Amino acid sequence: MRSAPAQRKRKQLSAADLPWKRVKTGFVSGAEDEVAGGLLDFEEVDDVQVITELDESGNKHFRFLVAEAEPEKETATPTAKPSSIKKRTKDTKAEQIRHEDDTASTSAQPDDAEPASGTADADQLLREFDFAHLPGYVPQSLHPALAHAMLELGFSKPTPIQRATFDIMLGADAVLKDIMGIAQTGSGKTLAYGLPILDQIFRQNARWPSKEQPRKLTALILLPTRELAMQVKTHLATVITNASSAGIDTKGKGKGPYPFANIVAVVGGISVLKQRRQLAVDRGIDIIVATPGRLWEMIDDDDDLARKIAALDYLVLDEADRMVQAGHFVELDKILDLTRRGNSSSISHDSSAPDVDIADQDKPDDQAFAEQSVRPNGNPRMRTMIFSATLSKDLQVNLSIPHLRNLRAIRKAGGSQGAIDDLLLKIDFRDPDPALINLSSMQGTVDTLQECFVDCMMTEKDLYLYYFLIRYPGRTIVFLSAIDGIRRLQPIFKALRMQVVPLHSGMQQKARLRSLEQFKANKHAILLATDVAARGLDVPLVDHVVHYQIPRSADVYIHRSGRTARAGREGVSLQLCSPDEKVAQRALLRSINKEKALVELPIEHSILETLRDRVDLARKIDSAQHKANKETHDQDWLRKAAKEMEIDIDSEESASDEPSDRGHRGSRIRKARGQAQQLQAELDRLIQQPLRIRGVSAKYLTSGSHAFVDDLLASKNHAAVLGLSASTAVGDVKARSRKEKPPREEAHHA
Ligand SMILES: Nc1ncnc2c1ncn2[C@@H]1O[C@H](COP(=O)(O)OP(=O)(O)OP(=O)(O)O)[C@@H](O)[C@H]1O
Repeated sequence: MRSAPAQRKRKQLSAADLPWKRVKTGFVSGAEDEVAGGLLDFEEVDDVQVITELDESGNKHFRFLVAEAEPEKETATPTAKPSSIKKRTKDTKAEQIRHEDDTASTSAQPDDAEPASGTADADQLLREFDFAHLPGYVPQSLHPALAHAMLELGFSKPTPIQRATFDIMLGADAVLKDIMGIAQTGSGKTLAYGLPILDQIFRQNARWPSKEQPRKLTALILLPTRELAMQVKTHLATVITNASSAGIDTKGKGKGPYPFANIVAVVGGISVLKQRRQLAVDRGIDIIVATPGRLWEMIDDDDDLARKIAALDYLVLDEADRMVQAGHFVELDKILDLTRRGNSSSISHDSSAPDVDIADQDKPDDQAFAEQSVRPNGNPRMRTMIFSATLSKDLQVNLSIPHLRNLRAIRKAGGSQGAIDDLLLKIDFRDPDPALINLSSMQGTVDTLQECFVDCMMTEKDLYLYYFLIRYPGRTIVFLSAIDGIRRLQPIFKALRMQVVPLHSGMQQKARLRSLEQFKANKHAILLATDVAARGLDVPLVDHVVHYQIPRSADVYIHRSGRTARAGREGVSLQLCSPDEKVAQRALLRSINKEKALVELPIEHSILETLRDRVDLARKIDSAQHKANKETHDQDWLRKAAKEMEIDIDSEESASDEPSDRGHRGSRIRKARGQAQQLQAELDRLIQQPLRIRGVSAKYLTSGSHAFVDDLLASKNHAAVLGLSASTAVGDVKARSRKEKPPREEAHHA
């Protein structure tokens, strides 16, 4: 039991004035030490009474009471909670916490952390958690430590997909249900499946994991890309950290006495050895978040891991449709095989199991599959959850068991199905009637997204992209269909002094994570990305998404556009459309019922020529640099080849590359570099000249017809373009939309 601290006189201080002490974090699970880059620090403070008060409008206010030196005999206020509070020194807002990267790890505690004692007090406090703070949750349905975490993160209401999932999966009445959830991008699907899993882990484990009481692998969450897997791991880790630090800290080590969960990401790009170590920790792992390729690599020569996967309680396929497309199917298939039930003899008749007839719905077929399986002996009580923003119609329709039977019959008869059908057949739903939660709109994208386009020639896309980025500064993702496009655009926009960072599958994992960090850290950053970033990436406050090419399918368009306008915020999606893409664009818009919904982005044409000069110069710089790089590369190649062949290229005998040639090459390199530098200086001069719209003179601010002086005085002027007001892309597209499509009444009156 935790001994009650002697009562001492306390004084009230603001949160900022508390005696915070820096905490050294030790990472043990996941790949956080590879990706943290020292971006986060923790501070903690001891022996502070936190008094929570509600004002008349129901808002919470906190008072912090710190002990003074002299002990006193006064009794404590009954509502006060002595606690250890953690804060982040560089990211204080809950908003930022919820979007934080892997540095917010489950394992911010030392590996050898002892379970804290004093759980009686702690349980008492948690039992008293007031669910009035969490409207939308069924009281007591969520483990109180998780309820506390939701409050800490500012997620006081579940989103619609969360509420629908929780209704089925959380609480005393929860039944064994398999779920397929479809909801718009940014609608909180991660916690929709994540909280029920954490709830079970927290309830089944009263203490911190230890060697003596290692954890059972409860859940496997599969995702199509490394970034997504890391992001989901981080998201859940943030919840775990907040939950397990709820309440009392008895030893000042920053750990609470509440249950804890170990979560590990298993993804490519991180050393296999290291991941093996992480998975082999004595205290066990509760959740694995993985991409199928790497996970299978690990399972393939680790029977123990294979057995754990077979015994899972939860299997989650996030972005399942994408996983099938992304060529992960072979590995996914093998992993799913492990989770399938064997024949009926392996099904346990656990009397505590929910009363659902899970066995033998399709016994003959199951047995047929069992014969093909690697080691089919899956947990008969496993629940499967499939989530996406865009599940194909086929997948939705075919989920019911009769349809699955039908599919199997077709398959037996030698009929061929698509990859999604194959995936469905491979999933051994324990539930005869999986729940379908479909909250997707007919149009796929969210209401807070403003969609627009620019019609331009293929060769003008750089110019219009530059225009958009100058006109509407903000965090922007530009999607390109191929890596080559990114490699071409990046140096051009760098020369234009824009803050561009690349993200594509041709990059090393560390470089990918670094790019994401840079993008997150800078509110004017521009991410040039392929579709590796299209799905699920939850970067806070992305203002705009630009489709440099028209996406090839509605799914791609919806997922790419869904990187902005997340969690109820507004955002803009812009399509750059060349004449030969018009047909594809029409087909795309037809498929999402938006043929007439997109408006043209308003353009201030009078600055285009100046911008064109800049873009042309940037292209010239790029080609001069390219030339210099090529010559350097040729020279290096020659040296390397000569070295390998043990030829001295500087000796007289080496006639293959005459000294005069070498001299010429050197001077060509110097010339090209000099030219690039000269052009860059010229471009820098151009960039420094203010942009002005037609009719505005820099000398005579009051000239012209624009009332921009008023704007200037009211600080409403655009920061880089004289004569333009600092409107947002969202505002301008909305205004254009209102103009083009007046509401019915107004149109009628007109
Ligand atoms: N109950 C909630 N209240 C407020 N914000 C929430 C809530 N639940 C989750 N969020 C936040 O909403 C954002 C989007 O969540 P998430 O990434 O889970 O969306 P998603 O539906 O999986 O999106 P996508 O389909 O694009 O992958 C995250 O930043 C998350 O922290």
